[in-house]
Amino acid sequence: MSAVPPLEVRGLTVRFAGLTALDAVDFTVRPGTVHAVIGPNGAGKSTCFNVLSGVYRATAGSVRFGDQELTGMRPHRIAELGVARIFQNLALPPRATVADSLLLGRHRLTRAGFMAAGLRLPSAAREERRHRERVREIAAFVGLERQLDQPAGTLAYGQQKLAELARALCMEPRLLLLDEPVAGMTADERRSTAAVIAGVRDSLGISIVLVEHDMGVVMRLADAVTVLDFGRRIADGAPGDVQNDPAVVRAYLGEDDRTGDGEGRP
Ligand SMILES: Nc1ncnc2c1ncn2[C@@H]1O[C@H](COP(=O)(O)OP(=O)(O)OP(=O)(O)O)[C@@H](O)[C@H]1O
Repeated sequence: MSAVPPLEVRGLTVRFAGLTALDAVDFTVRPGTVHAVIGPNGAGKSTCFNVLSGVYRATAGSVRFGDQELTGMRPHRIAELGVARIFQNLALPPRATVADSLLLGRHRLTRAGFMAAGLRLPSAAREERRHRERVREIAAFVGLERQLDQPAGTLAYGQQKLAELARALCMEPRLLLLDEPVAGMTADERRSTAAVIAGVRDSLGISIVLVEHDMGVVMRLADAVTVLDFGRRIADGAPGDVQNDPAVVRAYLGEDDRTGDGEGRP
């Protein structure tokens, strides 16, 4: 697939029955960078994520990936353009082996298709071998080569999340959408997952949109950060600048009143 184009979000607005979840939001994800979208609870992060992957319709505005307009496209069309998404909750079939789940991730790229494979045509066998090799490479890249033959459900939580990342990489995406990839992980798992995500950017050149509450991970990993609050963009820039922006500090301090736990404070 062709080079990674920028993702350009312009004037993105989403309204739900009187509530404006996103209000004319702009940002650009530069090719091969990690772009974090952060903000206090209810800021509109998940809504933004769901529009980018085609789950929600935008009320107004545009999302362009190169020369393609994504708003209005169905999720599978967006996936076909090389936009892979990882869900917040575990989504791998627990009884299938990691290898089989990753192979399914390559379905979009399979020419022979399952019919030819079912008929045991030699071309299909060759193609399957090629895909299995690539699956092994990707598993090694995320550090799961030794777990390939295990049922996904038997892996530790952090490894299951890595297997999902690997499955998304099996689509050979150009843009990866990660929804809270380190939520629920131990400190060790967070560190190693962040390292794998950095590796995806650095070695594969894939652009990454990261919605994440863990500010340590955001600050270490992101090349650029867009901060939302009540659906509006209140800051956008390099992590260090955004962290010290008075509007951002105010928004996160206000979160103490909203949730009482101050989760996600930078
Ligand atoms: N499907 C929906 N229908 C109605 N309102 C919604 C829907 N999805 C989100 N909202 C509302 O839109 C606003 C933004 O929510 P969103 O989930 O995008 O925020 P968030 O930043 O992801 O929050 P959190 O960090 O708590 O996950 C909230 O007020 C939420 O209640």
